[in-house]
Amino acid sequence: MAASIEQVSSKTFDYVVIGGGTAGLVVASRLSEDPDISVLVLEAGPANLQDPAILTPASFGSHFMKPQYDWAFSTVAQKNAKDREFYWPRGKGLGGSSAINFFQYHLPAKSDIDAFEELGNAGWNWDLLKKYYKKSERFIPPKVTIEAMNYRLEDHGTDGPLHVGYPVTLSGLEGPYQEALRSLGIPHVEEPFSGNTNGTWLTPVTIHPIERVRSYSANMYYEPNSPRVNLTVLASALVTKIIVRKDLSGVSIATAVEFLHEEATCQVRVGKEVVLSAGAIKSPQILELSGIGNEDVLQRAEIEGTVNVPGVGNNVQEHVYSGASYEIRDDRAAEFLTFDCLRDPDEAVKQLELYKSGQGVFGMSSICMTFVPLSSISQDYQALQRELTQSIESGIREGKFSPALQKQFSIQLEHIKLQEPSCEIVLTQTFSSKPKLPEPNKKYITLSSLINHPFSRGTIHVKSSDPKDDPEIDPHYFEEQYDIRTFVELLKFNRRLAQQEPLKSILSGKEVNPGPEYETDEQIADFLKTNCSTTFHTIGSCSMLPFEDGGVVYNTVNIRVVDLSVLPLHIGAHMQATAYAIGELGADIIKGVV
Ligand SMILES: Cc1cc2nc3c(=O)[nH]c(=O)nc-3n(C[C@H](O)[C@H](O)[C@H](O)COP(=O)(O)OP(=O)(O)OC[C@H]3O[C@@H](n4cnc5c(N)ncnc54)[C@H](O)[C@@H]3O)c2cc1C
Repeated sequence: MAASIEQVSSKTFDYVVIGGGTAGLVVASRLSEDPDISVLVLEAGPANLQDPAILTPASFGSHFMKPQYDWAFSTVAQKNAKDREFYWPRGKGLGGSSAINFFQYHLPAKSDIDAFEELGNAGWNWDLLKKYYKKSERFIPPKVTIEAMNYRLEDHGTDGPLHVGYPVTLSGLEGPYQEALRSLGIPHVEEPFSGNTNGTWLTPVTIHPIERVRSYSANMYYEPNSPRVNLTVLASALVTKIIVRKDLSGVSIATAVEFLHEEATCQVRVGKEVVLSAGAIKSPQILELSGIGNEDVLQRAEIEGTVNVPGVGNNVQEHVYSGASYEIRDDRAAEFLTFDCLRDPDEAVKQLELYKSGQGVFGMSSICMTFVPLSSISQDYQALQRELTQSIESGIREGKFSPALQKQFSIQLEHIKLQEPSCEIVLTQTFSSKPKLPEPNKKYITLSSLINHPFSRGTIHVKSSDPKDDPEIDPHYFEEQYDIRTFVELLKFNRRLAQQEPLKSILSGKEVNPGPEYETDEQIADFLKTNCSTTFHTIGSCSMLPFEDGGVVYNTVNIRVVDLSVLPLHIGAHMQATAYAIGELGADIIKGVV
């Protein structure tokens, strides 16, 4: 039930979940299945339930910079990316980032998940996670399929809470895109949910295929369970710290959670456990505000340290992307649906009307995905990988990389050797790139390049002891040269793709961004550094690792982190399916089922 402050303040709950986002609402709904257990969710943002701005598909980016939906974080200046401070939108309010994400839903490669176990997390492998991916998913097969839209039902969950399906409208560009890729040697993937993602496929999305609205943690996990009297949700409650005391034997125990509600400082008492699900940016900050973290970081922020866990806020990994936009020929434009018409407000209103009967561009999504190893897209891959190995070896000699990081790099290098996919291409049926702008009444495609397994590692730490201050986010973009070199190769491949039939005959030949003036590798790298953006996929800031390797869930008895911050090594996928699976698995671990 949605609660008032009087029903929460100074009361005791068995489980206090911090953050009503993607994973947080999964945990809360699963724990509250037991009517004898009381669960409280504290969410900093508003409830935003039944909000058309969230429910309507094709709302990509429309929530950005609006404080009721978006934290609108900013990184520190990135010295290897033109000193830019990157804008990082992240979801705020019930549903968290699942309320504002771009709907794509799929699983990573098996090797990505098995790496968690290789890093010292016994049992955290593909077989285990796959069960939880399926537990959260309710896949609804499409009524009409096109050739490329294939799936094996046994690889999908069919009775989980989260509705997943293919969009009701296609753009007409899906087939030509895949054919062009095939002619460049990129295979079609039979079933990407099986652990093999190497190639191209059409991804399902989290849009309810029958009700045609966004399917996300707030309407699929929370709302159906909101009548439960043992599930309490308080919105607009900014958690400021977990109150921890040491018992006689020196063990730290969370006893209460402090939060701000309408500027008043309040507390709730913890009966059993605190579940920290504030996302990869805020979870480390909340630990540090609570005195749990690296002693030096805490001292700098003048926070009294209670639990020394040096790994908090380290090992941050993030995907980056950049788009190349191409104009569709005027005489072919009528054959394809693109989102470009939504730039005209009158046309957007018409399209919304059309969508009521399941037609028009609001029924489309960006579903053309491709995951490939560098070796599939670049002839220079061996030289680049040699340089990478040398760079890591010299970093080790210079003491730049801890033994823990060396373990991660050795897995990443092994994956490269095995040609596991680490580069991603997404076709978006609209103009979606920087810095040049589209022309009115034109249609475009954008081929985005995404780097999925970066070697650079960043940090997220408190700036001060003020919980209203955003943390200091430093992703260390492109600190390892290989990351930018791979990015350049991807963009060059996308240029070749745009020149490949049958795409070539659909396009006018005009590349708007980057444009022909960016020709050499150096110029392309310059373009990417100036124009790339976050792909919104942060992980690692509360890594699940052995303590000596920088793991964070140590030295307290009843605090768990359950969100994407726990992933110790990045995965080649968009993240929401994994956030749901982590929520499901986290709940079963707490229940003692796993
Ligand atoms: C714009 C955007 C587009 C994306 N597109 C896709 C996509 O198409 N496909 C895909 O798979 N993934 C996508 N993602 C990524 C994916 O949605 C997220 O990685 C995932 O949802 C994160 O889940 P989480 O539970 O870790 O965190 P979140 O869902 O972000 O939840 C964290 C919650 O904690 C709350 N919180 C934070 N601090 C506090 C505090 N102090 N007190 C109380 N509450 C607090 C937040 O408000 C939020 O509700 C996108 C993300 C964004 C932002």
